[in-house]
Amino acid sequence: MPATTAPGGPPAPAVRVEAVSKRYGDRLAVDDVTLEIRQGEFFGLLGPNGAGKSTLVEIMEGLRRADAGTVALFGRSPWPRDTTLLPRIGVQTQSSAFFVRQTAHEHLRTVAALYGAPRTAVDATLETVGLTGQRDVRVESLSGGQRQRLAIASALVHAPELIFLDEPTAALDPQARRALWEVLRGLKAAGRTIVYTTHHLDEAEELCDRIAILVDGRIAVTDSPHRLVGASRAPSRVLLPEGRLDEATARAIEGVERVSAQGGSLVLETHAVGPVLTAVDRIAGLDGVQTRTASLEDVYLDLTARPAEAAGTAATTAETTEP
Ligand SMILES: Nc1ncnc2c1ncn2[C@@H]1O[C@H](COP(=O)(O)OP(=O)(O)OP(=O)(O)O)[C@@H](O)[C@H]1O
Repeated sequence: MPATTAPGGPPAPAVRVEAVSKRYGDRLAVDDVTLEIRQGEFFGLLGPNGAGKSTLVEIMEGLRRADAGTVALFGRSPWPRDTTLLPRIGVQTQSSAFFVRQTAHEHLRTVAALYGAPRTAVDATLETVGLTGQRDVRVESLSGGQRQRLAIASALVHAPELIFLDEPTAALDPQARRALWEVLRGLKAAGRTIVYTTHHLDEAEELCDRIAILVDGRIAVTDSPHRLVGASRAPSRVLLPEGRLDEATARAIEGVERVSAQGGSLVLETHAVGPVLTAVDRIAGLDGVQTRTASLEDVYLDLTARPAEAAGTAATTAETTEP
């Protein structure tokens, strides 16, 4: 389906959220959130348990009503339910509903029929998520990870333009997780927009063009993983094989900020990798020494551990408009 374009203007954003808030009793789950997701963008939503990710995503999907603010998908409000939007959106939630007495194939055929998707899409989508071998197994007999893959298939079977995936890899084994990454990369290459909630920082770093980190219902920062890591204040780590250097000597090296023993390595944290490596080379040699630069996980932990300070960081890692 062609991208939606406002007459004479640029394409409408796939998602536009403006000043959205949602309260449950005393709890302000989403607090004045504004964000925009471009068509074709792979957008990650990260944040600690209870930060408001699912609530925000459900509001975007039109499954939950915001107390305040507006949402538009391709320029149209998903609430109240807009039936012209439904075929354009695919949704996998943390509590996807299944027809449990049906087989995987029957379930997906039912979902496909609801959207008017061709039957040929059913086998192709089962293949895509690696469930061809479970085609004739009843949903109630599938494992947790297989059900999760069926939930993902149910979000993809009608080839939607905008796909919402809420922790899709939570129950997947490492192979299935990597296989899903490949599927998602293919969807991105085909121009689909993906809104992706995850607690796996590595996959956010691998897959997402941009991420938003939500803390206590507010967006602490929005940027590309690359820029966030680049702007990070987190130290790099120099890892030495155990026994190579004693902790006191390591601590005395200029530029070393912290020393700890972890998983068979002596870990030196520093913001001055070059000088520290030179000193290590002089004292103990560099054989078997590894360096790890800051990762998205470091950035995330930094932001979510000190939300008040994080708000200050957000101003310096300004929201970007390029991928
Ligand atoms: N239906 C509800 N009724 C009352 N409170 C709710 C409801 N749903 C969520 N909450 C509360 O709102 C806050 C945000 O919840 P939400 O599920 O959106 O967070 P989340 O970031 O998706 O968390 P997680 O990573 O654990 O899935 C939490 O404090 C939660 O307890």
